[in-house]
Amino acid sequence: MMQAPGLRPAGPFSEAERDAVYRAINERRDVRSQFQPDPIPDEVLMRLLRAAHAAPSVGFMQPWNFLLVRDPAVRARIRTAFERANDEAREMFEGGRRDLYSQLKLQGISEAPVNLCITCDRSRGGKVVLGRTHCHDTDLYSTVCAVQNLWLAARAEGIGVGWVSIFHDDDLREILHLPDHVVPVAYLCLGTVKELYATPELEARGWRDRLPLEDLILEDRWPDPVGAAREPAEPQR
Ligand SMILES: Cc1cc2c(cc1C)N(C[C@H](O)[C@H](O)[C@H](O)COP(=O)(O)O)c1[nH]c(=O)[nH]c(=O)c1N2
Repeated sequence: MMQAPGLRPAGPFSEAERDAVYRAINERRDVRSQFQPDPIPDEVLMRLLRAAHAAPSVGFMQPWNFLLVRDPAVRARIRTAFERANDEAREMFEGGRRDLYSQLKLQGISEAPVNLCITCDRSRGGKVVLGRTHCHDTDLYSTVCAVQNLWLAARAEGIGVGWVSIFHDDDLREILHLPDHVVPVAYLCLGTVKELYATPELEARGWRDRLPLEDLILEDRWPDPVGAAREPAEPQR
């Protein structure tokens, strides 16, 4: 059969290709402390950024920028901003949770050879963007898709990625000189890794377990709380 112009065949991948995709998904980990000091070769970094840039985006808005943070002085300020927020975060937990929190390493800002802030420019594409007309935050969701693409590609490249979000938004904005219309969506630490946790580190360290998938699958509508009978809808007056 003739292929329509612009289309290409879209059958399933070969078994080996499929396995590789699921392997990247299942073995991807958030990395805080296993970074090797060696630099990431430019061509590898470019492949990761291309993977991010291939992400879906609302109205094809492509609202992301990739801000590479190389200046040690800027990194030092980012690290200080993390410490400030992390001291506050620790106090939000109580008792044994606070003790466990204190033992967790939650960033690799100084050790990772590459720091990358993926931002969302909320003005890109103009005032009215296809698909964003009623759900304004879809530009942010799009940017998160770019982050996830990069994270998966990084696993395939043997590069670890750690997402650090324990910051005051204003601190990041000030340090990175972000204008008001640009949101710092993800601050990422990247570097070569030789080992990764087999399960999420937070699970391995007893912070939280993975939920059973079966408990998360719903049908048709959100279930009523146990024992609560649904009131018949009041007629509108
Ligand atoms: C939006 C967002 C923000 C953060 C994270 C993730 C995401 C998606 N994660 C990583 C998070 O803890 C991790 O993904 C989960 O624990 C699951 O582990 P794996 O990613 O499967 O290794 C994360 N980890 C960390 O040590 N410090 C942090 O500030 C954050 N922030």
